[in-house]
Amino acid sequence: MKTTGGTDAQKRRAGESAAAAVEDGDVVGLGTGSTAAYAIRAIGRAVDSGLDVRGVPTSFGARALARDHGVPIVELDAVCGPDSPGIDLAIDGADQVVLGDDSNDGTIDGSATDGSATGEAETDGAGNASGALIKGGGAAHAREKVVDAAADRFLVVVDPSKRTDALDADVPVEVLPEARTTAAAAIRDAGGEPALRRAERKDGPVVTDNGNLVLDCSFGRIADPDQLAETLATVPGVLEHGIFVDLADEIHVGTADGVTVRSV
Ligand SMILES: O=C(CO)[C@H](O)[C@H](O)COP(=O)(O)O
Repeated sequence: MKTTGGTDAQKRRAGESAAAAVEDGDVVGLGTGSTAAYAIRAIGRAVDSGLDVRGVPTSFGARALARDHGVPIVELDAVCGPDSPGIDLAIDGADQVVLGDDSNDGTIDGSATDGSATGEAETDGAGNASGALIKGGGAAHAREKVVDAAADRFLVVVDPSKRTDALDADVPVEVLPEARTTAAAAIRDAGGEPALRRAERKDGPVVTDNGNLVLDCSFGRIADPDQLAETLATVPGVLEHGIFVDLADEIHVGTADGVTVRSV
């Protein structure tokens, strides 16, 4: 169900722009997906050059990539308990992000991605607060939400194809295997059309890192993401859904010739 139409260069610019915000001594949430992967690789290069960071991975894939690129890994428990440092910032991708038009975006050229140019937050006419996201194209949204929400700052990295005025992509919902039928019925009652996510190189369904299944749920245009997020969270057997509201702090959009950064 991936909805990406961006180029690798756009993803790289977005990922590297957010990675440039990482400072010495930081604990960093390491997101999942092809755009966040560019940030992880850039952090790995910075570690090679002497940067002292520790990464909290959001998935099996992010953990493996961080290890391959020399980013020291730390468990969430070790940094988020009492008297622990916490997560300074998380960098993660998205399948859709509400951003409205780009008239308030700060622009950074491709060579100077220091994350310093930021625009103002906006709300579109339909009540969609800027920065609302759909995540979970990689079925990692449950751990992603835990890590991204725990961070002091959450930087979203996307290519322009992810921008929208209103969320309308399928919403991934992770469900306990035993609850797939009852949860699907409750989602239909809430106006959605759920489809069990099928594996591409294995018979049967996608199984998440947590051993659960994913229902990709079509709701059409989502007029009120907060309300739908609350509704989905109350369905028995739902572990987590892919609507992220009031979590993002900055959106880094890699473009053809640079990066735009929006504070939300
Ligand atoms: O939410 C995610 C994984 O669960 C990803 O961040 C999202 O699917 C974007 O991935 P990509 O950068 O490859 O388009």
